[in-house]
Amino acid sequence: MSFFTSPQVQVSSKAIELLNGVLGKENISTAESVRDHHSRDESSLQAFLPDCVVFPKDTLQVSECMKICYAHSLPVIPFGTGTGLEGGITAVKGGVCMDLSHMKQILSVNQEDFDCTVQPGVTRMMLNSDLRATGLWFPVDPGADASLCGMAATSASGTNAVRYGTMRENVMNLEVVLSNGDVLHSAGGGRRTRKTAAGYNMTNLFVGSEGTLGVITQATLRLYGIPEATLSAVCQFQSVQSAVDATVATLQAGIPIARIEFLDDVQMKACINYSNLEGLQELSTLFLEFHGTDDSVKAQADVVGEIVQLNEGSDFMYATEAEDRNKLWTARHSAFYAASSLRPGSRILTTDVCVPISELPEIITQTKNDISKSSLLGPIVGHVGDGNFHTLLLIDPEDESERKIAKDLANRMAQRALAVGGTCTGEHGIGIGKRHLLAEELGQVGIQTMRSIKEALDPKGIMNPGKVFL
Ligand SMILES: Cc1cc2c(cc1C)N(C[C@H](O)[C@H](O)[C@H](O)COP(=O)(O)OP(=O)(O)OC[C@H]1O[C@@H](n3cnc4c(N)ncnc43)[C@H](O)[C@@H]1O)c1[nH]c(=O)[nH]c(=O)c1N2
Ligand SMILES: O=C(O)C(=O)Cc1ccccc1
Ligand SMILES: [Mn+2]
Repeated sequence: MSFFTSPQVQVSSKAIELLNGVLGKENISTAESVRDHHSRDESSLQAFLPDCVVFPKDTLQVSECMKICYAHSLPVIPFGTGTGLEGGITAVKGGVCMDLSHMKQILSVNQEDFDCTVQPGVTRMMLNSDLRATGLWFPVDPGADASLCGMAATSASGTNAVRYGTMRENVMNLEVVLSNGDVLHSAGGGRRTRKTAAGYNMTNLFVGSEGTLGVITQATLRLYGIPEATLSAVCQFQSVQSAVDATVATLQAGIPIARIEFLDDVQMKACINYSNLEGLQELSTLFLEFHGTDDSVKAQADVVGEIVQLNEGSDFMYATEAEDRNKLWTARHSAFYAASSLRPGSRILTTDVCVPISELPEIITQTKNDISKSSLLGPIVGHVGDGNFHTLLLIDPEDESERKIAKDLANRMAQRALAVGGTCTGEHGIGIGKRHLLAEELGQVGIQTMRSIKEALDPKGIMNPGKVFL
């Protein structure tokens, strides 16, 4: 893929020397290969090179680096694991990419209180493997093995959000280094309560801030007990509408379902081939999971099984063994790569709308029809329990007309979602590609209020410039 060099080289040799003094020469790089690696995330959005990449080892070093960048008005782009899908880490104005992967300590796990505190280099899989012996787990699961602080920064979710919530519900406190180097504890130092009424919700101000308000250097997170029993199942439908109707009926019946994921026929074709899913057909499909006791998971599955029958779905195919469950959910987490493989070498455009649950059957059906009428391949996959779904539009990189068709399709999806009380992004964030939609979604007063917050916390505009705001 091509990259642009930064519009102007902003980091002077004087600033590099000062950063060297804080970090040591081995923890700062201007090598093109390192800058290149930090210029793009997993999307196909345009890549821009930062001028240098720094690897701080603790909060003090982050703070000292920020003081230098603040004094020299240098752009700073926080970097977690680079798995974002909206171009959040690309250095549109050059500057300093701050890679936090060297800060990878799990600072505390409070088993009795079901919480933990992690540094920004800790990924969700690192945390969960460390927690295994405790019987606890952290449920928020974007398909990629993202950093937990990056997940806080994008307000990530995944397949378990319908039962356990998104990052918004699961972050209790954040340590944030502000643009001038000050260190903020969003809920106060050391606080880790399940609720608080102490002033503004500063924690959630930083959840979804995409590196534009400060560098998250610690996150205190809620944990859950690993369920006593887990039951996974798959069922298939003749139409998109019936699969999504069954989902809505399940939620309206109040079943505490842990996962309910939709894949359309095109996405199923991709997953069957990519992940060797035997015994499944290229049809609209739900992947389901129930958490509870042996009795309760069976009782939940019985009720949902009846709902599926009423909507003309197939019998459940159960994945009872841990190995089969892993295969199923690994296939789901690989849906992005499976979809991308349908047309090797293509450019991709992903969408992420989210609507009130009752609006979901109609909007997914309209989306499917819209894609079918176009010349493009566009599998659909969704966290339907949250009213959230994605399409991945596959575009010939050489064909400008295909790019326009994809952009128009994505725009119509967003407009349909906004018209029924939905949002242009349920979990991937705004980044660089959805800034115009954010302006439309929030309206003038909304954007102006956000801008006031940005100016108060980042008066020099050095935190991840060119993101979120137009
Ligand atoms: C295959 C696959 C599947 C999925 C996804 C990706 C891929 C490749 N994602 C998207 C992605 O995993 C998600 O956005 C993560 O939260 C990104 O975390 P990173 O650590 O990689 O952030 P990354 O380094 O990509 O940065 C993303 C943004 O956060 C900022 N940031 C990162 N770390 C920060 C810090 N410590 N402080 C301040 N700002 C910081 C960056 O500046 C940038 O704006 C996803 N997402 C999702 O919500 N649900 C899903 O189902 C999936 N599924
Ligand atoms: O798998 C998911 O849920 C994702 O968020 C990644 C993604 C994005 C767009 C299409 C397919 C998968
Ligand atoms: Mn998703």
